[in-house]
Amino acid sequence: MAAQTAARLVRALEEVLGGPVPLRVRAWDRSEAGPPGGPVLVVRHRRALRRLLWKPGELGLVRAWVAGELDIEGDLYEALGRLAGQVWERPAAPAPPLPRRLESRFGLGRELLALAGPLPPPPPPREEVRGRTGLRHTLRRDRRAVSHHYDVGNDFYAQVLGPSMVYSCAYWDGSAYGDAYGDAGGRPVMTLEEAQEAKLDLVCRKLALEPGQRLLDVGCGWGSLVLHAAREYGVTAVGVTLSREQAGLARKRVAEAGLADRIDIRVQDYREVGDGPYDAVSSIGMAEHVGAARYRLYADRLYALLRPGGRLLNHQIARRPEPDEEKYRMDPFIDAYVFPDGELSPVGRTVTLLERAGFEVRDLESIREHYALTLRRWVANLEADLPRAARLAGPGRARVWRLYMAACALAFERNEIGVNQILAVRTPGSGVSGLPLRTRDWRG
Ligand SMILES: C[S@@+](CC[C@H](N)C(=O)[O-])C[C@H]1O[C@@H](n2cnc3c(N)ncnc32)[C@H](O)[C@@H]1O
Repeated sequence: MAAQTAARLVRALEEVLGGPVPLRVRAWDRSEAGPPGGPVLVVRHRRALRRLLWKPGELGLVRAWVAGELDIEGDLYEALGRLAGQVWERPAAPAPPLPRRLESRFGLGRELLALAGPLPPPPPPREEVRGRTGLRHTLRRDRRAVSHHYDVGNDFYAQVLGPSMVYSCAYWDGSAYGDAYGDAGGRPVMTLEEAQEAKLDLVCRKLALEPGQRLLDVGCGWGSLVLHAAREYGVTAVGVTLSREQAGLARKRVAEAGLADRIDIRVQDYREVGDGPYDAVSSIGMAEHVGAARYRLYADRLYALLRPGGRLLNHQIARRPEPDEEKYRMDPFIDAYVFPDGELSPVGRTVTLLERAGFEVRDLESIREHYALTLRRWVANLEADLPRAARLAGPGRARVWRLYMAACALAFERNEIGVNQILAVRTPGSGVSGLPLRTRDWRG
């Protein structure tokens, strides 16, 4: 009888997912079926099946994962890699509103319904962002969307990001690449903190910061870049974030560093900054929140905030171009649970809009592999003490963050998404950009 549950479960999942289940499956009664070896998909509760019936495909799986009804035992990356071929890369299954209609119209879910038993349909877990209709990227709505992601507890982020408190792609040394998780054959392996410091310094070098200059960091997070720039390059800096929790900790770090007279941290939207001109503007991991429809406005604002000859360093995740060029929204899981209203554009579009705003785009560095390495470190930090992360941010959120960061690591590794640093200048009418003839000034 027990063996039958898992075998029926595999059949049922195949019915709804529309293909073979690429993992071994363990049912709630501990029976197992499916391909042996490798990671195991653990179905802890039959309620997971109801979730799949209501939302076939990715979102249904994720809802069950968030609720703790689904789990992976073994290598999460391998499991996600195998599932990607089966679930994520297939067009979404049709999702009529009621399971009964699903069954009669498409003949799907019969086995799943029988296995799920007479349970009421489960509500989506609390962590999902719901009820978001209306105009995207208004000041108010962006504030709420940012708060959903960033105001979840500084201690939680400290566990994930480590002491550097930088929440964007780090910059790894070649010796760490491919060997980043173990002993690199006797060579020193960079720590996450070193790689983050290398990134902060790279940004400062690209901006050619000098003592006494004014730097604006839009989306300053917990203040790590403005701290580095003020300490190492002697600038005066303004950092703006929409997250109150970030601003609170950033101000504390600034005070502890004795830099309160040179760094101003504000809870302010980039659209509300009105005290230009600045010598340099950095935007690191922030433009993903701007929205495709507002990107032109974003580029115009940053241009207007710079003095002639001032530089912008825009560090941003990009998606690959698609036939439907208007498809900017992130995948449904990320949109519903992680970055509400986050949007990704192809890098070519970003460059075009920066140019339209008047910028001269001078350098573009793709650092895709660096983000995969960074994300794997964050996942490892989270996994090092999952119970603590669950206590700090709530179990659902800890599970969401683990899944999203692991899935993004794979997406960067597979070249499904990229990340680029774009250096642009507000070149004056004279044409004197102030850039060096060669890029070795910052390449090192
Ligand atoms: C992924 S974090 C990156 C933080 C930081 N630059 C770093 O690298 O650690 C994105 C940041 O953008 C900020 N942000 C998002 N939308 C914003 C907006 N409209 N105006 C100002 N800041 C915004 C968030 O508050 C957050 O600080």
